[in-house]
Amino acid sequence: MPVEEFVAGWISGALGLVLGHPFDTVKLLGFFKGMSFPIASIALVNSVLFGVYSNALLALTATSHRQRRAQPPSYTHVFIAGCTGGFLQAYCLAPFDLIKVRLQNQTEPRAQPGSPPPRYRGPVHCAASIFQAEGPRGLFRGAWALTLRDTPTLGIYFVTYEWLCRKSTPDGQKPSSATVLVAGGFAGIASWVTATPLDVIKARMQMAGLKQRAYRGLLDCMVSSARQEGLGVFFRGLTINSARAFPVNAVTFLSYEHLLHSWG
Ligand SMILES: CN(C)C(=N)NCCC[C@H](N)C(=O)O
Repeated sequence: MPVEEFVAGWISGALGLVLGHPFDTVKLLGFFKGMSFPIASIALVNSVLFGVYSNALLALTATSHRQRRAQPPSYTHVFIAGCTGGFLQAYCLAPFDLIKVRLQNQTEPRAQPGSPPPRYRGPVHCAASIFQAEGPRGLFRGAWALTLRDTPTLGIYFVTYEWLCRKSTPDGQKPSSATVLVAGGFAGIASWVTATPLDVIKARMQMAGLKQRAYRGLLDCMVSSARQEGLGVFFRGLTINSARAFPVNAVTFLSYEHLLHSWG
């Protein structure tokens, strides 16, 4: 199994997250001041996504990434490979994402001096507390919603990227850096626009363990959220997700393509 796509995915994920860091810091109320937790999680997950995607395409079309410009895979194959990458990345992402959501939802950073200390002191303390209170399965709370979010939307991600690259590049040629940047940016936006409704539900299910709020399942969470707050609830965070998605994914794809190209 070729591993260079995993390595390129790791490096490009790390570069993307450096750009996304200011957005994440705003979203996370300053809890991700350090870079070690995001690098360990997002870059690793990006490595799984791009590595699995490329190897799934190799299995489906018998073409390596070097041959794919001359023999482009069908969009159906791109979609299936993207969904496979999305499915597997969701499982790797689940514990990290749970920790992120739990830290993000702590209200303590806004608290006044003299108020009680935050429930979680940081990512490691958060993971250990969830493990103690809810057992190992607790770390995978919301994993199903994450899988449902990431499987089709990562298919859409790679199809959008390929489609935009092919539309703006003569047949058989390598897309220019500008094309890769724009296609990568719009691929990120397309994936986040479609992912946002399930992103909202996933976060609610992940918080359920903490807030003692029991949902009977994904559907129950969707229905009761929509009943109580209206359909607009499914689009919370859409603007910041999209604003973050463009630069992060433009740089992710550009560095990924450049690394693979420079390694031959
Ligand atoms: C859940 N969705 C929509 C995605 N994972 N989309 C792919 C973008 C990945 C990139 N690291 C980012 O954080 O934007």
